[in-house]
Amino acid sequence: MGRITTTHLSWSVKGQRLLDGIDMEAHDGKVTGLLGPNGSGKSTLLRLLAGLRRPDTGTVRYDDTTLQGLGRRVLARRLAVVEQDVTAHHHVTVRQVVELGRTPFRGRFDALTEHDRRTVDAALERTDLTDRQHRSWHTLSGGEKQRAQLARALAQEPREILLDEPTNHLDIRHQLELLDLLTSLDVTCVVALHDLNLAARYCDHLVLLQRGQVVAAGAPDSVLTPDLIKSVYGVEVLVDREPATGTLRITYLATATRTTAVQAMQLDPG
Ligand SMILES: Nc1ncnc2c1ncn2[C@@H]1O[C@H](COP(=O)(O)OP(=O)(O)OP(=O)(O)O)[C@@H](O)[C@H]1O
Repeated sequence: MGRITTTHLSWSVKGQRLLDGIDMEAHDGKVTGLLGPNGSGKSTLLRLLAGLRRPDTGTVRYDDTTLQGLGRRVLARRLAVVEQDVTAHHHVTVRQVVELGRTPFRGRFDALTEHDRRTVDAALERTDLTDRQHRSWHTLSGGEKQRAQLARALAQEPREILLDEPTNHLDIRHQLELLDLLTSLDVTCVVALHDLNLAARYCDHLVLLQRGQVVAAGAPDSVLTPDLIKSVYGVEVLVDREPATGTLRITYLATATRTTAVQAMQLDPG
């Protein structure tokens, strides 16, 4: 596992600055949640962390080495990326998709080794897909595809995993299982999430984005405050702790615009 840090990372397209001076750190072996409203820059930041986009300014480091210093081949062996809604060729099986996780370790025409096969078996097992491994990709549900993409990432035995909204197609059991799995791995994870309660429960560290900038970063209870949530998402919330587990709990009360309208009506009932 490794630490990922960015310094003053910026990225623009057509003169519009989509990421602006991002300084963040994803700690060794921990789960870092990227939060922020639609369009705040979470996916763009993940792409820069993965080296899929080149920043205008700033650097991404894995441990103490910059992305450029690591080089593509080394990065492909240590970093797994789980993007949103990835498509695969219709006629491949689930197992073949998961086997792609072994590609960085194999020569082009090499057969899978025993270790490759065992790693793929374990990844299928951990994502609850063993019984679907011979199915065609196109017959899977959205949630099964999402789990298969995670299985491909696990088959890579990565040191770091970047995940873009990995729970958006999953039913509640599989959401919890996926996040339980991420927290149990000895891997540094950076995960974009929309669900603030899941972020509070599973992330060690949060980075909150707004319009391409980091507006808060730290432990969940320092980031998920009513004031910050209201200012970034425009939603009034109650934040307390769930009595049985002590986990931070966010209850949504109303959008800020609706609250203002209700308050105005109370002030001026006529
Ligand atoms: N290649 C591009 N060209 C133009 N605009 C882009 C490009 N990529 C991203 N954007 C814009 O940058 C902003 C940030 O997008 P991004 O996908 O990173 O946000 P996000 O926080 O992941 O959003 P969501 O929660 O909706 O997935 C959006 O306004 C998006 O339209």
